[in-house]
Amino acid sequence: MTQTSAAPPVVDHVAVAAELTKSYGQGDGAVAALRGVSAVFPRGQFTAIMGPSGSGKSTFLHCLAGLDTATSGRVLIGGVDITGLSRTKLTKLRRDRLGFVFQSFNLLPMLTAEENIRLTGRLGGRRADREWFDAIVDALGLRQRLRHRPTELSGGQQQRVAVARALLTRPEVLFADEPTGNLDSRAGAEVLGFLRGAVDAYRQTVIMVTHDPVAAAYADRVLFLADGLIVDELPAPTIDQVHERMRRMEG
Ligand SMILES: Nc1ncnc2c1ncn2[C@@H]1O[C@H](COP(=O)(O)OP(=O)(O)OP(=O)(O)O)[C@@H](O)[C@H]1O
Repeated sequence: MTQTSAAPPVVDHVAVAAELTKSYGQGDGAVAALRGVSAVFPRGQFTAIMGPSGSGKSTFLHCLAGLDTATSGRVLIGGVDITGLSRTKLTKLRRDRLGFVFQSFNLLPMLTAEENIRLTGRLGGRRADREWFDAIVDALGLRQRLRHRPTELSGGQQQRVAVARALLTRPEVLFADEPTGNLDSRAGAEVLGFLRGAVDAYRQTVIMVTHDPVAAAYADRVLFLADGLIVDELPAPTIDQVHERMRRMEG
């Protein structure tokens, strides 16, 4: 029997934000950092979040990643509504299903690069698969650095260790908050090139906050926040297009 009507394509949204609001403080001093943000993040897509300083980028990322709680609205990660989860369940979900890379690397200084990379897997009680570890370490050019401690590594190498640590558990979403903010342009390009490669090769989903149009141009799309709202979206961004949108928003 031939099939006459094609099934509608299934769009797999690994993260969803619905009408998120976030206020800090109360009364006259309250700050509305998010004022009703909705967005969907398809699996295997690299999204950059940009906007002027104070527009709510970090707050949005932190609420999406379960690092901060929204005042109202919902966040779904892999179909799970994380806004209703207990603190313990949220911690477990973050550890098992999400990866994080921050501007400041956040490596433990007493541990070697290899111990830092394996840290999340070990804390989670599972043995990370050796082949995956080797693939990540080689792709990030860290093979010769595994026995070094963070102080013996350059900023770019430290961030690559942080990226390896974040990817070792094969997270459903890798969240990155200004991952190249402390790196020179060459080290930044290496980290961004690797993230791009992970999206292309493994369908890794990446959500990254950045100030840098060069970094944003590695993404599949850019979401622009202004004053706690998404005000624009740019698919297949080029550096010039991102510059232009930012100039318009800031000007
Ligand atoms: N813990 C907090 N307490 C009070 N206000 C906060 C807090 N965190 C953020 N804010 C405020 O919420 C708004 C959004 O901040 P957020 O850090 O999300 O913006 P951002 O776009 O990431 O800024 P930047 O680009 O400067 O890092 C700002 O007005 C900020 O001052």
